[in-house]
Amino acid sequence: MENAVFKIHVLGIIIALIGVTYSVVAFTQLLRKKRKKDFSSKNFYNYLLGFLAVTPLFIALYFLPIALYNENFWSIKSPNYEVVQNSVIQLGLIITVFYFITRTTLFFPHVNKFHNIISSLILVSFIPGIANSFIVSIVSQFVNGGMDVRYSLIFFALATYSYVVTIRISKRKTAYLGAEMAQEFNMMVFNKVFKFSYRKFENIKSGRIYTILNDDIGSIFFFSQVAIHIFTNVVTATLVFVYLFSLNLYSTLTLLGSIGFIFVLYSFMGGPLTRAWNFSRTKREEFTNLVVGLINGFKELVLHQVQRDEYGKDMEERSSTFYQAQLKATYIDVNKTLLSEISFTVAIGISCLVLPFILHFEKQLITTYVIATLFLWGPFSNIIAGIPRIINAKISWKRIQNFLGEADTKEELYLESKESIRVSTVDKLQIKDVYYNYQINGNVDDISYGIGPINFEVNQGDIVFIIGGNGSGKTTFLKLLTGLYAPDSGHILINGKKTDSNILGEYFSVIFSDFYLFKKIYGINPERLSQVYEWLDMFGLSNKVQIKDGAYTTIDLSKGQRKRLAILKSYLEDRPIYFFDECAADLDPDFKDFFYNQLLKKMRDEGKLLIVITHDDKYFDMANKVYKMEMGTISEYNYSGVISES
Ligand SMILES: Nc1ncnc2c1ncn2[C@@H]1O[C@H](COP(=O)(O)OP(=O)(O)OP(=O)(O)O)[C@@H](O)[C@H]1O
Repeated sequence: MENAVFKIHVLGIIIALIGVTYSVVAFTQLLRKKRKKDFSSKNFYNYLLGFLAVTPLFIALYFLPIALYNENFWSIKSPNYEVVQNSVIQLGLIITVFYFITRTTLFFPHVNKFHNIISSLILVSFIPGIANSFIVSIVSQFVNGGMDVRYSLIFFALATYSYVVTIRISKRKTAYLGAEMAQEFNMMVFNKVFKFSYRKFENIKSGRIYTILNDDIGSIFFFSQVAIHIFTNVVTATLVFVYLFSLNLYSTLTLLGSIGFIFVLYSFMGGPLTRAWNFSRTKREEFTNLVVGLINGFKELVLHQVQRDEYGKDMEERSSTFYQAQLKATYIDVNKTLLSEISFTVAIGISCLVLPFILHFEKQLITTYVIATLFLWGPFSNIIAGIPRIINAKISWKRIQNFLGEADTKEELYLESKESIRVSTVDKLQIKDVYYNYQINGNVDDISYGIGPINFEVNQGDIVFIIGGNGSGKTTFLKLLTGLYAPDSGHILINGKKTDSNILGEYFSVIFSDFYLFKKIYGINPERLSQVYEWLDMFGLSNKVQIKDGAYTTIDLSKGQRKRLAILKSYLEDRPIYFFDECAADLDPDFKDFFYNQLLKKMRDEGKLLIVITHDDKYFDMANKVYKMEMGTISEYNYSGVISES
């Protein structure tokens, strides 16, 4: 009985210490305003409901001494019994206080939602492990005739109930945590991508972004689902070991040593596995790049058998390389699992058969030992099965962090402007001595192409046309002017003030030659929305497209119709400077005429600055100036044939 009292006291002290530490930490956080108050009825409900999860513990505390000592345990008045009775009551009180104190933090949630979920998850997740190990000891006690069948059944039912209730809570919490984390990562990736400089974005293969969003974030979400399983099993295994130690020191040490040995072997094999999975993820990126090509270039590919065959061959090759890499990783994983299974069987054999034989254990002890170690098999193989998931999640985590960290240098960030800029008028746009070079791999010696020096000026109410041959630098100029590229040297001035590239875009409404039409209409001036139907009519689209809930009813239109919609959208954006890149190219003659003779003139009269890349020499007359780009330089172009250098 003394031994039991000692164990109860140790348990009580451990629970009290955890409770006190938790309370002190929580109270300090409250003082530091890291926790807020939330006395909502939902919290009161959860507060009381949670008690259902610990109720079996009190019932077990009541019945356990009855089962172990005497049917009349609680009514026996003897000093020996009273000391145990008091210890059990004290333990019950400690558990009650522990529960109420730790649960009270429900009304003072941490400002960081992850903190709340993780801390409550850790507390709850201990219970399934405890319940599991309790089941082991009940079964072995019963098998050895140490416990009455009635009490064995009561404890079995209580432990199973606790297990089911708490594992359900843990799994729901973990699922919630996984979903929140995946959502958080998604947003982090999107936010970082939006901060990339356009140049950086151009250099990132789309396959990489897809793989990060689908595979890596997916694998973190998936890992969170198995994490709880691993944690519960670690708790179960630890408690079963404590139980085994109480049975026999040497045998348990042998078992523990063998498991330690397996983990050392495992960690040696972890390196090749990590490399194999990393490699397979890179191959997956390459394959995804081809899938992106298939989606974007489908019409080109599908046209000719030879193209389909060649592309199909490439896809087959990449797909096969990816799955071969995946297979290699799986083979290493199979070896690892096999190794652990064999080692575990051998370890069980040694500690359950060989050592008891040498040390002459009693048969009863061997039976208990075998039951307990066999029970360990489940948690152990669950932990082993979970390790690859941990490695996978670790790789994904690193890849996501690498991706997020990549844009962390000041030059590469597409900085967010502090306030949303909506300038209605710009008097003058100037470009002074601007140079820009495309650099391959960031190596200045590898300059592939550069433009500059560029000197250029547009005033309010001007219409400026830019012409130039293929590859002369018109689009590069457009990207510099609108801030997509930052100049290597020189300045861009708005109303005479030097303006940073990262906010230049706010002044512009641009239609790129390879524009993308979004179905939802983003970022338009709400004041102009009232005119939209009138404009749809004017653009000859009112019988095709409507606007519903801030989106076009359809964008499945002809190229010219989509271009018209893009022009309309750009007009509705109502920015002070407009840049149209070969915008009229797909328009029919009537609408082209409307575009140049009515729309551009109307915008000019509204005080806009208009820059148009065009080859429609028929309309050159209406421009205040025509510029020509040649070999990366720009000069005013006299379309009667005379060129004056800028
Ligand atoms: N992303 C890029 N990376 C490296 N070099 C580029 C890149 N884009 C363009 N260039 C280089 O810049 C030159 C000018 O290209 P740009 O797209 O500005 O020409 P453009 O006048 O718009 O031609 P086009 O009328 O054919 O569209 C090209 O010849 C090419 O060598």
